[in-house]
Amino acid sequence: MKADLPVIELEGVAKRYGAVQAVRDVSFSLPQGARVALVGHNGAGKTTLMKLMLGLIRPSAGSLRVLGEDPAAGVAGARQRLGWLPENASFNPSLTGREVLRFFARLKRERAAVADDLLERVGLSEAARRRVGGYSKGMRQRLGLAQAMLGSPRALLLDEPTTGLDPAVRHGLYDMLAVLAGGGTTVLLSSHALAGC
Ligand SMILES: Nc1ncnc2c1ncn2[C@@H]1O[C@H](COP(=O)(O)OP(=O)(O)OP(=O)(O)O)[C@@H](O)[C@H]1O
Repeated sequence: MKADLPVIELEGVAKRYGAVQAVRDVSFSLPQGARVALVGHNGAGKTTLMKLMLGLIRPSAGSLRVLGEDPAAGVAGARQRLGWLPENASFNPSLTGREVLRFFARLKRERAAVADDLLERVGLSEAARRRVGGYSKGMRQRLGLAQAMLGSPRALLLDEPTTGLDPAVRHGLYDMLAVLAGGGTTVLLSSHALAGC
């Protein structure tokens, strides 16, 4: 695979749900290590764009490439090289952060030790044995980020990861994303407002 291949590439992408035109004529290209925000009002089409990139839905027009492949082409395709934090991700509140992340690690065929390393990277080591039901919003978002980072994805798609976070926690998250992008991970996040980025 060529090193300069864009990680994510969209060309004239549109998506229609029946009568609703959710996305129209979107084109962009994200190289390795890019850190980009999709900013738009409620219903602007941010989540739709992420689902298209993940291959969960197909475009009505245009084309998408993730590392040169059609993300909707198959389960073993490009989707496995993306990490996704869905909007309003929620976890079983009766499990500890460690149990949650180890569960997702098994789904991604990662070792438990990888999950424990990620908990440390997102600053949740000390809280790892506490139940998620007692986590703050910022702690849950960091757990979600760790879940998205399992499997060493080439790109992270984070759907409104900063909603409900106070400025200090938000900036802590940005610092973490800057480090990841510096290491070559492409980071795409969505937000309602520029102030949220
Ligand atoms: N499965 C669906 N069926 C029908 N319409 C849909 C579906 N998913 C999204 N839409 C519509 O597509 C448009 C874009 O929705 P989308 O969720 O992508 O926007 P968004 O920018 O992520 O919004 P928000 O900021 O509120 O999360 C909206 O008008 C929405 O109602």
